[in-house]
Amino acid sequence: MSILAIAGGVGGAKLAAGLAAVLPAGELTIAVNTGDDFEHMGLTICPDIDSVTYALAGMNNREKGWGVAGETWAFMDMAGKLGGETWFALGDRDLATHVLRTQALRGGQSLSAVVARMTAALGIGQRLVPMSDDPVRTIVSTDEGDLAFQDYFVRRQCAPVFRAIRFDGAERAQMAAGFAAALGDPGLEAIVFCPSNPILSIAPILSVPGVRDALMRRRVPAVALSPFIAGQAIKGPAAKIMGELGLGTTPGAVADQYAGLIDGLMVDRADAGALDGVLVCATDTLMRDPADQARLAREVLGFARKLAD
Ligand SMILES: O=c1nc2n(C[C@H](O)[C@H](O)[C@H](O)CO)c3cc(O)ccc3cc-2c(=O)[nH]1
Repeated sequence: MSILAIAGGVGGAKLAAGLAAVLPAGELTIAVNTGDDFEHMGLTICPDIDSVTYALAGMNNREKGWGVAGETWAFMDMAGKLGGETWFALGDRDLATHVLRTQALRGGQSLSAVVARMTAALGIGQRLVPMSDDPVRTIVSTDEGDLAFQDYFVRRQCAPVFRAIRFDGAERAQMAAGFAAALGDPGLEAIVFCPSNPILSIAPILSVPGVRDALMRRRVPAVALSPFIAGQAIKGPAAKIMGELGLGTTPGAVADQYAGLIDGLMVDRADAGALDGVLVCATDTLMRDPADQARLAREVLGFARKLAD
C-alpha cells in the first residue's frame, strides 16, 4: 500500500515529516513544489524540496521553517563584506546542498536523481520527488508589477498587493517520473494535500500538465489539511494573499481551491462545521513538535481510510 502526499515548503514539510514517521519506509511518496526554485549566486536553489528534506531528516530549523538547525552564517558574512547579495540567506551547511545539487544538475543529472541521492544520503526512507524535472518558475503579479517568486516572498516580504500568479514553463513541463508512478500506483491508498499555501505552493504542482487530470480521476480518497486556524495562517502569507484575492480563509475557501480534487477536508476544531461537497473532520491541527506531526499524520490517514469505506 502507498500514500501520495502533495506538499510545498514550510507548512507542508511538517505534515510530510509526520507521515514519513508513521508510515513504513517506502510507503510514502511526497511530490514537492518547485515553482519557488531559482538561480541565485550561480546556484540552483530548491527551497521547498530542501525544507521537506531537512524536516524528514530531522535537521530542519523549526523556528524559521526553512534551512538547517544549528546553522552558521560565515559564508553570508563574507559575501556581505565582499559586496555580494545578502537578501537571501544561505547558511554554511545549507550551502553544501546548493553547491552539490548545482554541480550534479550541470553534469546532466535530473533533479529527481539529485533529490533521490541526497535524501538517501541523509537516511530518509521515503520517496521525495519534485513535481517536475523541468524548470517551472512562479511569477507573482502585484500592484508593483510582476515579481519572480523569491523577489516577492523574501526580498519584498510579500508586501506588494497580490493580484495574480502564473507558472512560467509549466505548459512545457513534464510530470516527474516518480510523481507519475505514485499517481498510477495500483497500490495507492490515499492522497494527502499537506497544509501548504494553496495558491503559492499547491497551485504550481497542479499546473504541471496531467497532474490535475490524474487527481480528478483518482480512485482513492483524497484529503487536504487546511493551513488556517480561525482564519489565520499558522505561518506565512497565505491569509494575506487569500484576502487580497478576495477569497477569504474559511474552510469553504480552502475547499474551493481543491474543488474536484478532494473528498475530505481536515480543519482545526476552531473551524468545525459542515461544508457542501466534502466531508469535514475537525481536530487540533497545530503542529508544535514531531509528536504533533505524527499524531496529525495518523489522524489524516485515519480520516482518508474512513472515506474509503
Ligand atoms: O524568508 C526567507 N526565506 C528563506 N528561505 C525560505 C524560502 O524562500 C521560502 O520559505 C519558500 O520558498 C516558501 O515556501 C530559504 C530557503 C532555502 O532553501 C534556502 C535559503 C532560504 C533563505 C531565506 C531567507 O533568507 N528568507
